[in-house]
Amino acid sequence: MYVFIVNPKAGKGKAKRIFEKIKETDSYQQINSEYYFTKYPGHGEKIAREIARKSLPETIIVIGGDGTVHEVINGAGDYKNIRIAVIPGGSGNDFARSCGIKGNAAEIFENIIRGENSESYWVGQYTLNKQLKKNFVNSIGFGFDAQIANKANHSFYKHIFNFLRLGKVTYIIALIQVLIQFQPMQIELEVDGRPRKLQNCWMIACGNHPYYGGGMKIIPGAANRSDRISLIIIHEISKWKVLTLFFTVFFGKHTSFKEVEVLEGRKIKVSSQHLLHVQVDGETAVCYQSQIEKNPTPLSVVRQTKK
Ligand SMILES: Nc1ncnc2c1ncn2[C@@H]1O[C@H](COP(=O)(O)OP(=O)(O)OP(=O)(O)O)[C@@H](O)[C@H]1O
Repeated sequence: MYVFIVNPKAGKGKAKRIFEKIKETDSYQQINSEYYFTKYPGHGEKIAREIARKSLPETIIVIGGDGTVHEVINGAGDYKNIRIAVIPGGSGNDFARSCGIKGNAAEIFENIIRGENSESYWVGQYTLNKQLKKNFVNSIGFGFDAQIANKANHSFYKHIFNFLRLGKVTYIIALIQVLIQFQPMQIELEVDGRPRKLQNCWMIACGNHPYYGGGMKIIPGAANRSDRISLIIIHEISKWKVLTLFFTVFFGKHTSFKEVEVLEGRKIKVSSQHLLHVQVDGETAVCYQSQIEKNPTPLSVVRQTKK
């Protein structure tokens, strides 16, 4: 049984258009399936949880962007009877990219229903201020990157650049706006029980895979298939150097800066006396502390096979 969860708003309607095309294929007519359109933010999680609670094994095919994948995995990710498949239909699609899913949507769909290639992925789990554990599919970041995401998400120009397929420009403008007023802060970081006090910290970002903001490789060593979380720390750096550093992120060269540390761990704690901006898969919030680890239940994700 295949269940489609489609976000009609993702990618300015692209996900919906992809699904309409898939519905016209012979393969779609031959499979046993049902579909749902998400009607509001958070609906994807609710639908996925309801499907996962049924006892039958199912494949949930998400058509949308990272926000929709985030919701579906939070609804269904802890259930072993569920396989997740993704057809990228959003503006970022970093999770799909990390799974090697690319190309024509109809071909990706054919690949899913041929279905011989599922792999176990371990997504990250996090708590904010000791609240309920949730999953993240891409990354969780504290400080500078979270403030940039917050600025970009609430900007009027995001819609314009997304429409022009220039989504990265949104982040460049937001970066410059945040850079002007940003103050580095003291953050306490604990990686597998080893505590550190970072005095002039700009950001800490933990990832399941390298990609960020639609394809930037910010955490180069991170891997979905690993049971460890990769993280980068940026600290003790001048504003001018941050600007240079962030332009090198597009080419994955930022890790050669001495102010950038790349670490790995199983249990990560981040805390601060000051309110910390945090981004989880691009959505932003604030917190004083957070704990991060990999979800012990692996997620079965359909991978794309090359012809
Ligand atoms: N019917 C709906 N109306 C408005 N928002 C919705 C609807 N259904 C889902 N959403 C929300 O849309 C958000 C963005 O979706 P998604 O990330 O899949 O697409 P996107 O085009 O990549 O988005 P973004 O431009 O934010 O990166 C999701 O987080 C979800 O909560």
